[in-house]
Amino acid sequence: MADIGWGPLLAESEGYGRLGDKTDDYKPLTSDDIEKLAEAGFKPHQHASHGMIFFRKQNKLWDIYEQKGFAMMQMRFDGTLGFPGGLMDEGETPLQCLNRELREEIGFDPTKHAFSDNEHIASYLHEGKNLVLHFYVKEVSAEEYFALETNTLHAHEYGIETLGIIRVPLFTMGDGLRGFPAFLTNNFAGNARSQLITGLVAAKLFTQEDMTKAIEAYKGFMKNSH
Ligand SMILES: O=c1[nH]cnc2c1ncn2[C@H]1C[C@H](O)[C@@H](COP(=O)(O)OP(=O)(O)O)O1
Repeated sequence: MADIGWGPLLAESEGYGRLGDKTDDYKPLTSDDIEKLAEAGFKPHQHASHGMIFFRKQNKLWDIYEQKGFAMMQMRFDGTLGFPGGLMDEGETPLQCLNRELREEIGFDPTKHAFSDNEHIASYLHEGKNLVLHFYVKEVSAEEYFALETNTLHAHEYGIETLGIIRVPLFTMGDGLRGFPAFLTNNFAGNARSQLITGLVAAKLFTQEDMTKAIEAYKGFMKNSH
């Protein structure tokens, strides 16, 4: 079987991104913290970078529901949802890691539309796992978005680490639950659920108020289903 590169990392990474990870365990880092990490060559932590690609489009789905656009996530090899991205290699910066991982996982061409430092939204530390997660958000045009989606089928990791790209439903149906709030009830890798929420508000696809409503609907559903 071909060496797909992550074998040696597996033992080291054991315990990362498991189902049941608590989002609250990921503490946001300040820009000073990140600067200090960079000065120390990003040691002694393990790092990973993930990116949300989206396009903005206000329209009415089926002439009924206000749709805000599309955001890209993926079904991962481990059955959880996450953003394209992955673990940082020795000598890389978080941004270099992101652009490399996106090429491997979704066939993204960094010479055409690489992520930049301006698109960094937040970084989080999970102390127990000695893991720092860096998160970026990039707006593209509708044409670029659809071309990227088509490309994913030809990416190196398609069918291995990435089992398919999905569009996050950015609308809420009449019952206040189906659509985006119901999407939040899925299982997410690491802190991808809170990254999604943060990213959509940072991109101004959701107002704080709309997002609060969606989170309340999601939490209400989770409470009633137990
Ligand atoms: O989208 C994500 N957001 C936050 N954390 C994530 C996301 N996807 C995975 N993870 C976590 C899970 C692991 O703790 C690390 C690295 O995972 P992964 O992307 O699988 O790394 P490799 O592709 O194996 O390099 O991040």
